[in-house]
Amino acid sequence: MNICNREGGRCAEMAMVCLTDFEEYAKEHLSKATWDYYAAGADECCTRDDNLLAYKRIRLRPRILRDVSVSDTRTTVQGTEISFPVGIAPTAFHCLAWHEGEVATARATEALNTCYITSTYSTCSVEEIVAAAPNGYRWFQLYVYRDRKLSEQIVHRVEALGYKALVLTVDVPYTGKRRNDIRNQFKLPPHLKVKNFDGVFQQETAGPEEYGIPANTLDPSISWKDVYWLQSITRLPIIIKGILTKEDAELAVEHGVQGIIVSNHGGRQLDGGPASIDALSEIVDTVQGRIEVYLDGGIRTGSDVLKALALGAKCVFIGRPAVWGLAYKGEEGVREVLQILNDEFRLSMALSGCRNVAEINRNLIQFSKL
Ligand SMILES: Cc1cc2nc3c(=O)[nH]c(=O)nc-3n(C[C@H](O)[C@H](O)[C@H](O)COP(=O)(O)O)c2cc1C
Ligand SMILES: CCCCCCC(=O)C(=O)O
Repeated sequence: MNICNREGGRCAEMAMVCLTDFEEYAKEHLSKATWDYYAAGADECCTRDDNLLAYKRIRLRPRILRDVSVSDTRTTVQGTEISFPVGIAPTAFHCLAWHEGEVATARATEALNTCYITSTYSTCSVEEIVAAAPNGYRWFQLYVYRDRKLSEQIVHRVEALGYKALVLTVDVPYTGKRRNDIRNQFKLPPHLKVKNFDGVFQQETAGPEEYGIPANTLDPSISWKDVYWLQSITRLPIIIKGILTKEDAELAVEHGVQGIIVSNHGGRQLDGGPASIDALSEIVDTVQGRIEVYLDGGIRTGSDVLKALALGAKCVFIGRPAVWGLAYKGEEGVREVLQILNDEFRLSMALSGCRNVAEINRNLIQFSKL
């Protein structure tokens, strides 16, 4: 029954059962340009789409009769307890989806007691985010700017505000080619700003722009020596986001960082790279527990979370589903998205015989015989 009296559409009164319900709602209610920006993958979107398909290729080996009357989804990241192993990946421009933007996201993650990685390209400032959810557990996602002082200033700001780690994104020397964004000439509308650099970016707008913000501000010459530079200006743990190979995982460990996020940026950068879940095992095998390994890309169900943990991720992060939640009902929508994933994860754990996250391991995965 369509209780909203709409022809085949999804509206705010309908029960949201799974994350794709939120996707459908967001697609119907956001402007085309905003939807296209959030949904975008690079070029032919092969990697974006494979991020989801790859989970469907993985089969589980459930164990039975293990008394799963109580299941505990808690875990730790960087020594801090969170209620379940799903956090929010950094995504830009939350005010496009909901008027309160990142403030709503921060409140939702505080309420659910999980980790929120705030994007450099937030449309609320880090000060507004912390004021809105003072007890939230947060990491800050950093890009390295040609003008290192810009990066340095934001690092010192987030450190003073109580952010607990820096997530250095390393897969954007240049922005990937997202065809619909080009067709739509997508740009941040004038009433929204990259608030963390309010005033600073405005002075630079004489030159070319990308998404309505000055182009060429990110430094494509960034290299491993910049990890040492970052370590020299902060005491926060550093987590590198965007690693997809064992070689780079080994270099990350050798450079003394505290974590890795296996990620292909939601398939928005290099098209033709591996699905992040397919890249996970070689990285976990190389790292051998020396630092924590996380993953993002294509997580849409609780069993996706279970598979990623079974293959060695300590925690996973969701990108697009969080903005779909925002588009649905702001803070409440993001809470619902997280709660659904938590419930599905708990159920998948129990149905595969795991009572807590420590019991999730590679024996749960069925490796096909070649
Ligand atoms: C709309 C959008 C904006 C993004 N903005 C950022 C960003 O500002 N910084 C960053 O490191 N990654 C960014 N990402 C990549 C996400 O952090 C993450 O890697 C990806 O979304 C995970 O895939 P999923 O959307 O399938 O969960 C963005 C992704 C999307 C979809
Ligand atoms: C000028 C670079 C804008 C990047 C915007 C955020 C991002 O990473 C994305 O994938 O979109």
